Amino acid sequence: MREGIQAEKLAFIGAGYVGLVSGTCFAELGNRVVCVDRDADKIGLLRDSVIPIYEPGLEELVRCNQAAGRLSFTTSIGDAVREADIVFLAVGTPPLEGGDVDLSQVRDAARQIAENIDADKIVVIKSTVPVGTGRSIERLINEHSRSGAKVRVVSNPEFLREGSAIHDTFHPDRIVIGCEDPEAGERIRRLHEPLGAETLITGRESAELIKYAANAFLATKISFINEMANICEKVGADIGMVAKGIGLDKRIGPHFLQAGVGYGGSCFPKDTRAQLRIAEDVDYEFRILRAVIEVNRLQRLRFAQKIERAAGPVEGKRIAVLGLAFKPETDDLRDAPSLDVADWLIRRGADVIGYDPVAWARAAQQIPELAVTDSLEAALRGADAVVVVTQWESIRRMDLDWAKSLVARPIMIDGRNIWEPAEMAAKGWTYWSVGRPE
Ligand SMILES: NC(=O)c1ccc[n+]([C@@H]2O[C@H](COP(=O)([O-])OP(=O)(O)OC[C@H]3O[C@@H](n4cnc5c(N)ncnc54)[C@H](O)[C@@H]3O)[C@@H](O)[C@H]2O)c1
Ligand SMILES: O=c1ccn([C@@H]2O[C@H](COP(=O)(O)OP(=O)(O)O[C@H]3O[C@H](CO)[C@@H](O)[C@H](O)[C@H]3O)[C@@H](O)[C@H]2O)c(=O)[nH]1
Repeated sequence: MREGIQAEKLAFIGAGYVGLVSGTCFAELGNRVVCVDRDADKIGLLRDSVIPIYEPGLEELVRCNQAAGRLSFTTSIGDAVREADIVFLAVGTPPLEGGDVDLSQVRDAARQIAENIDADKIVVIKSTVPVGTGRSIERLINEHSRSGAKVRVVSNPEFLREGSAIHDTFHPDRIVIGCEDPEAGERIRRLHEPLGAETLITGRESAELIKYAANAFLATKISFINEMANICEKVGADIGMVAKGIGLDKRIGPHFLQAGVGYGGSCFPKDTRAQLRIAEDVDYEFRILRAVIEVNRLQRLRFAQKIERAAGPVEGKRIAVLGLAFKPETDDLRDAPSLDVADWLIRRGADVIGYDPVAWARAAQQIPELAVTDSLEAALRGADAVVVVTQWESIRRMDLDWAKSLVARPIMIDGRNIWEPAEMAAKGWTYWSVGRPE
């Protein structure tokens, strides 16, 4: 716990990847935090300090703050809202068919706040929501407030990454606070002060758009480098060198230039599509972003097709897909490239076995035809080709001679460019990667 700060009473509605991590970190900073979720199973686990998601370091932090009496869990939004002075909304905003944002969780939570507030409060929207949501949620709560108490709604978008969520929360690049009411904005700024991060205070609409703009820009970097990688394959260049060469230019920077199977996850795919809709709603055609999304779709397909170029027709062959979560250090499978790749292989008649140290069981629920394992050895044994989709540490550190002794044919198609082609050739592997000479 950090000393010398003004503690606040906080409620986090939605104890998922964002609400649970942020709530726990704010407890660690000395605040009194109650996390609410409508999922009673989740709350039951959390009360016993069992973490329903995989996020490194979270269990210890939850346990320690529960023991200190700063962090508690409930299914009762009423109790939580009445106890807190500041209520954070961290519920899901999943995509609807067509790309629009499903705001039903946000609206439900807002209605429940309206029914339960007994005094004026600040409501902070941490969920990623389309421009104008802060304004409309403030109106909704105030119009339906049963007691007549009022809320001021502040936008405070979240930028944490799964897998490094605690580090990102304690060391953010910036805090964005969008408010119409300076006093409410100042209170939220003070709450974040112990983090020592650069803080941008702006209008609510700008804050809401900053979140989408950040994700759209990062997705653009990935699709850009993937297109460069595709060109590299045709001209005999190496995308690793090209990325390094451009990344040394400070105006470009070295980050987010890792070519591969394309981006996945719960955020980039949905937020880029939502941003397209936000533009369409104001009659603006966001051409670059449309291309970014299309390039990402094709990158997955291109990678799947590469498997057949490397290994021949996959029908009847045993293919090991290594790494199923959308990125390492998470159990999250939302829009994971592995699912598309596995599905493509299965539809072409391959016998696919997926390996993931954490997400294996969840993957089996999503694709029942997919055999899964958390044993690298079981996945590799007898494989006609090995396909790397997610660069878990266990895969990166795999002994290539040991792996070669297990497979039926030493063919590797690496969607994350983990190894050097020369090293792989020397070890007797037929090695295909992304954006490097084949
Ligand atoms: N996952 C990330 O890395 C990340 C990062 C930044 C921003 N975001 C945004 O944060 C938001 C939350 O994302 P997430 O990944 O944590 O979602 P999630 O699905 O993991 O968690 C949402 C939780 O809210 C609960 N919930 C929904 N309605 C409720 C209600 N009325 N009362 C109580 N609980 C309710 C659900 O049961 C669920 O546990 C989304 O808008 C997302 O775009 C996510
Ligand atoms: O150079 C890169 C970097 C990432 N990726 C892929 O991009 C996706 C997203 O990765 P990452 O950004 O690390 O994970 P997320 O947890 O989805 O975090 C993103 O989405 C969150 C939700 O909005 C934001 O809060 C974060 O700032 C933003 O980085 C993954 O599939 C990665 O494999 C690449 O292909 N190449």
